[in-house]
Amino acid sequence: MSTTSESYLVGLIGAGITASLTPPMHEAEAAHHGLHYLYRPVDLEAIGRPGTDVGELLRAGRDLGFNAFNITHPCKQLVLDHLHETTPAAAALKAVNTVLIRDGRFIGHNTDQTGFAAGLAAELPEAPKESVVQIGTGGAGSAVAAALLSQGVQALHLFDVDPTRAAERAQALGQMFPHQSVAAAGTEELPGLIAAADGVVNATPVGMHHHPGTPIDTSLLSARQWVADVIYLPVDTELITAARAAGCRVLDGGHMAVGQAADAFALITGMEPDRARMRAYFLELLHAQQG
Ligand SMILES: NC(=O)c1ccc[n+]([C@@H]2O[C@H](COP(=O)([O-])OP(=O)(O)OC[C@H]3O[C@@H](n4cnc5c(N)ncnc54)[C@H](O)[C@@H]3O)[C@@H](O)[C@H]2O)c1
Ligand SMILES: O=C(O)[C@]1(O)C[C@@H](O)[C@@H](O)[C@H](O)C1
Repeated sequence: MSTTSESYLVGLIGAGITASLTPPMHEAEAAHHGLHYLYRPVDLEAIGRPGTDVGELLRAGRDLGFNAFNITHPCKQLVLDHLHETTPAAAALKAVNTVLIRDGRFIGHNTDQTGFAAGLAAELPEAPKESVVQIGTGGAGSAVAAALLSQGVQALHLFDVDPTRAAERAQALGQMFPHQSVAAAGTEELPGLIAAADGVVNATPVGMHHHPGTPIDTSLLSARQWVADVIYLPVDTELITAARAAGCRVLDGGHMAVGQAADAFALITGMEPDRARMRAYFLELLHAQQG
């Protein structure tokens, strides 16, 4: 038997997440720290609940002794109405993926943003950041854009097939980071911006196993640039492979996946995880999942 101060009970609330690699990543890291730690997916599809039930599920989890939840699609915005406290960064992004339960109160964080930022800082520490082009400004893209600006990108150009979304994101991020430049890019100017950029980031689903291809013309890339992707199914997307072939430094999407998990683990336990060990285990899990 253990009490809430001696063990950890954590969940992931979202739709279609039964096969998520985040629960095993947390549990394996916790085992290395000698912690009693259980992490369960709470799959809305499997239990037939809508995303709007996220508050009810959080309160039930609190009453049953959970220490924390990760929150994912479609609840990252819906959960905001149920929190007692939200970090300024998550509040500005209007998206929460980690809820700590402390003294019965719900405290919201966004480790998608900090996780991508941590990966960028660790893997591409010297990467120039005067000008970056990011493709895709949806859920992941919002967190990634904020991470890029928090890491010192001076001019961020956002492109999306939905130009209204890119323009709204650019305006919101411009308010969050008033000393840097954030602008939506049009289709015609995109090739020139990509060729001139220090870094190019993909935050669209283009490149996933079921959505092959690249979101940009990769012949525009040159060896002086760095390229990041958020996709990790597969880890080596066509974009990452082409960028490597062009001599670019790369940051694959596995770094964001591990970064968000590592930052959530640190918040939940107060212990610093071994990020290299988590990444190695994540890659092992991915390979096993893909047969
Ligand atoms: N590594 C991680 O931890 C992590 C976390 C979350 C999501 N993801 C990945 O990020 C990707 C995006 O997920 P999301 O939740 O942001 O999706 P989303 O649907 O919220 O956003 C995707 C955005 O990309 C835009 N888009 C699609 N195709 C485009 C194209 N060819 N050119 C320009 N814009 C295009 C869409 O209009 C949309 O705005 C997915 O592949 C997902 O698996 C990775
Ligand atoms: O790995 C997943 O399934 C996640 O749902 C991915 C991403 O949405 C994170 O923010 C969640 O914490 C975990």
